[in-house]
Amino acid sequence: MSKNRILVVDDEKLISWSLAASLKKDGYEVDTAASGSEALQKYETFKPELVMLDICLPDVNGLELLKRFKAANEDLYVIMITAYANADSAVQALQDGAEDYFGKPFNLEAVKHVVERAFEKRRLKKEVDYFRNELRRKSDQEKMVGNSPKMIEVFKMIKICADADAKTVLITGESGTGKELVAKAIHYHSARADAPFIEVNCASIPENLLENELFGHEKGAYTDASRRQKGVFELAEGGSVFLDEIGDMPYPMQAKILKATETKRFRRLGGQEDVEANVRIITATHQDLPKMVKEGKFRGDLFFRLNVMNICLPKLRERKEDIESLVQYFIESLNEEYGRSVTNASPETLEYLTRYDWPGNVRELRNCIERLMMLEQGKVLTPEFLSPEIRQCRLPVGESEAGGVISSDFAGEHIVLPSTGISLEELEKMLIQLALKKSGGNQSKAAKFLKTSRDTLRYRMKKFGLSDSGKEGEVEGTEAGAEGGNGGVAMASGGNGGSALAGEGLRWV
Ligand SMILES: Nc1ncnc2c1ncn2[C@@H]1O[C@H](COP(=O)(O)OP(=O)(O)OP(=O)(O)O)[C@@H](O)[C@H]1O
Repeated sequence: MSKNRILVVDDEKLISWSLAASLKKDGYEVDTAASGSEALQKYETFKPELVMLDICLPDVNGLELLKRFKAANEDLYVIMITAYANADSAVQALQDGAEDYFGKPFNLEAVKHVVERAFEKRRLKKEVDYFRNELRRKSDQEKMVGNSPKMIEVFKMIKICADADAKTVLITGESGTGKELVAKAIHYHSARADAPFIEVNCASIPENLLENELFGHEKGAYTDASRRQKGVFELAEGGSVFLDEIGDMPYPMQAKILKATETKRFRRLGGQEDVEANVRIITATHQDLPKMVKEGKFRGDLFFRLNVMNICLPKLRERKEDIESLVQYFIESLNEEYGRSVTNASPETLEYLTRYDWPGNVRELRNCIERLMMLEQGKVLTPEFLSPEIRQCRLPVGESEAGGVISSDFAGEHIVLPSTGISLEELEKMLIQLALKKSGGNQSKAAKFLKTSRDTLRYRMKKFGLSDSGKEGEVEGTEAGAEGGNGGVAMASGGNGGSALAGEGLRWV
């Protein structure tokens, strides 16, 4: 835990020494300066949160220095040290933004209270700022776009969780599918909307700090805990705590989260008594929690507790009908952000975008539109600046972009023939693989599709070194995107798009 930093500025060595020693004892990090110029230099390097500033310095008036500090950082707290004869200056200092003052000679105990009060005020200000930002965020909440049946199901579940005031909700789905958006939607559409929504990313907080972040601590809980501090479970009182990446929650902490969800109580670090937790706990992960439970990496009891209400977000490639409205939504919101006036994406661009499979889901689509808007000078987004992976995904019958010849549809897949030519054997092998893929590995169906017998198919599979099961993943040397061993035949499954393809070769797109 980092300590609060205080810079003591006084040319009387004994005073700065005794103040520094006493403050260090109270758990602060302290540095000293004996002149105005040294104070300015230490301000840059030491970056104090509070400055104790003598009014009478050898090279500059403390009041002047106060103005410079406040001009540089209006959030900096300054406590003036004055001689009793200098009461007018103290009043002036308060008017110029000093937080407080004390006179010489001083009582160290009284100084300690002045400093504690200043830091407490600072902490409260932070809390107020936090809530203010939260309100602002709430008012310009992002919209969730989607008309596909899968998204309509998601919207229904959001409403059910919000209306029923579900106490735990688990949101699952690949990265970039909108899990955070769903968590906010549940909160802001529920009766808890006026209370805080606080997000904690379990993967980004070091294990030893997570408990403190979530549950806070009591004064003296550890060496630097100079006062009681609330954690997010207390700060979110009446609202929602969103634990993102819950799959990365350290195993020992999982037991404490389980207790908080079951008993609605938790204990601050170093605390003797439980504190009541009136919060909804929304969790999200892109990981396979049931698998993690089986592997002993995630507590089964916690999983079942969190999974009472589960919202599973569909991959964007499973709801391509939403792409057009998402594109239009991003164009409009990015127009506002960048002061642009793009009207739409051209039909050709939309066709590319719809064919691509978006492994990074909606986040990747948003980034793609942002990139196009940066590069495109006109009012319509053309395919010119699309990335090569996306451009590979829409190949009209005729010439391919790499100069290869493209056949027409084969069972819903396009086949790209290399411009350098292709042997009949390679073509035959590829058609067998494609038929097996289409039939889900069922050899009888694949044989029927190829209008041949099952025995002939099996004979040819053997000849081409294809495995007996015929399942795509087991087919020798035909991993999606891999170069085939014979004659540079490159293939990618139509299912996950041609994004893995590189170079020219025979391929499906
Ligand atoms: N249905 C949607 N409508 C509009 N924007 C969306 C939608 N879904 C996701 N987004 C946008 O996509 C981006 C990623 O969304 P979000 O952060 O919610 O995804 P996530 O699933 O939480 O990702 P991660 O698992 O990586 O944290 C955000 O910019 C979000 O606004």
